[in-house]
Amino acid sequence: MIRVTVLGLGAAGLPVALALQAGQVPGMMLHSVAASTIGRAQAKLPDVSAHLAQDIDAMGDLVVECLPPAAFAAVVGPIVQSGRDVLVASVGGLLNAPEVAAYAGQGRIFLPSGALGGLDGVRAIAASGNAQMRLASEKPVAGFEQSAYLTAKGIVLADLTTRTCLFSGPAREGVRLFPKNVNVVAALSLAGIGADDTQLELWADPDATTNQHKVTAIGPAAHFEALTINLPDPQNPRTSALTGFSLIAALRNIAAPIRFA
Ligand SMILES: NC(=O)C1=CN([C@@H]2O[C@H](COP(=O)(O)OP(=O)(O)OC[C@H]3O[C@@H](n4cnc5c(N)ncnc54)[C@H](O)[C@@H]3O)[C@@H](O)[C@H]2O)C=CC1
Ligand SMILES: O=C([O-])CC(=O)C(=O)O
Repeated sequence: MIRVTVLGLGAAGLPVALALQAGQVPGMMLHSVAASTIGRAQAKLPDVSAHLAQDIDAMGDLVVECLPPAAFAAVVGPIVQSGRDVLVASVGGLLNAPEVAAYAGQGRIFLPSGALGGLDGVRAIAASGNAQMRLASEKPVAGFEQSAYLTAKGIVLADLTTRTCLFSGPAREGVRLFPKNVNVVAALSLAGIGADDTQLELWADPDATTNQHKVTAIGPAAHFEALTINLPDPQNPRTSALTGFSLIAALRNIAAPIRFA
């Protein structure tokens, strides 16, 4: 049995821990969890060993990272360095903190598709060479936070009455400016043609009720568009409910003798 630790018990992490606890991932078991405090972890999952996200010795063989993006680099780097494998929800962290990626090889870093469909085709089109890729993402206004960048652009989220483009440009810049919103474009970039060549458009819509992500991938062998229409997580509208399920699917794939690659 692979012993799994889940870090962060919010919209993405809690369903993963519950699925592991319920035996829904063959070959894996829930070893331990970490929330912002031990007490909060125990309140959510009373029967599971709880520790802090810094306590590497208490962790199992494989760690599922579901932390706020700001916690990513300090926590994940040392875990990978310890030789443990990590399945990462905060995929943008790999772009914003490249030193973490440099540890890969000591432990492995697994990336989920998260709130996005179509990465299988993206990888194939990227392999065919000469590809162009872009993502258009749209969320309800409540899915974003006011930031210095938006204020400097004259955008006040609380005042928006029409669908508004918050950002248009290279994925790398979008991930830096919106770390809580576009892990999906980080995943698209890493699966495809890289964060400097992948383009991002980010929209806020006061009338939207879903998080929508449209991938457009164009290559010499194929063109495709993949539209994912996600329901937001009821507790955390920034995050699509699909994210946790994608992590569960990724764990099943990692544990399986026959796996997608
Ligand atoms: N790959 C993808 O497609 C997606 C990735 N994400 C990313 O996944 C990550 C997790 O997202 P959510 O679950 O929605 O966030 P969340 O905010 O719902 O949950 C994070 C949890 O971590 C806890 N936490 C904070 N500091 C901690 C610490 N030091 N140690 C342990 N726990 C701590 C918080 O109390 C909270 O419960 C975020 O980085 C988010 O941006 C979100 C949506 C899609
Ligand atoms: O959950 C979503 O729809 C996308 C998201 O927040 C992210 O990629 O960070």
